Amino acid sequence: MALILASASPRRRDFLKQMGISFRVCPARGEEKIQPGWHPEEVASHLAKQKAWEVAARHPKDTVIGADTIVVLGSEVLGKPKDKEQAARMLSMLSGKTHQVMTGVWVITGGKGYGFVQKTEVKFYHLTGLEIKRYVDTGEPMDKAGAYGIQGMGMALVEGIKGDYTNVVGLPVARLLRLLRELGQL
Ligand SMILES: Cc1cn([C@H]2C[C@H](O)[C@@H](COP(=O)(O)OP(=O)(O)OP(=O)(O)O)O2)c(=O)[nH]c1=O
Repeated sequence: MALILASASPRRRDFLKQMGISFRVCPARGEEKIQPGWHPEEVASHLAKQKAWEVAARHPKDTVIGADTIVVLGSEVLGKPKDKEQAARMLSMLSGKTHQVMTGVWVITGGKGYGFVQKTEVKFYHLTGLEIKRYVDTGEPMDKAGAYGIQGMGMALVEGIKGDYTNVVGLPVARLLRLLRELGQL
């Protein structure tokens, strides 16, 4: 019986390592699917669930953790940008406003799934066009929901946050650990 992180995200891996947890990494391979009309919370939860079940099907005896992070502005869901233009567009949408970062977490153990969605509010400073261009040119936004990384140079865009910081980076560590403990997996 092992703990498996069903994610290719180096940030999620680093957080679990920092907590001294022994685990293996086995990223989900499939393309995640979203249904039109889903509420943002459902998007985060369903995507985490899809990743976790995909890996759990290959490792039925293990405990599998899946996660998915989205940025939500009003009712709009921002995932990872496809190119630099889309990254710049996302950042100009977020400029001067408060958005929510939602991470869905799904844990599968003994053939059953347990999950939650953690939300953190993030307020951005007003960004100039030049600031956005320079940031996009660093390449940092490309593999991140909402086109920024609060843990990297993106920290300079953020005026403040309300809630769990680790949730913004992609894994709400404290709540996940509590769930794993409740399930007797830690
Ligand atoms: C908002 C924000 C997101 N992110 C990252 C966290 C996630 O890795 C990524 C969102 O993409 P996800 O689809 O949640 O995860 P992933 O594609 O990196 O990994 P996998 O699907 O294999 O689990 O955005 C940051 O690193 N910093 C931030 O400030």
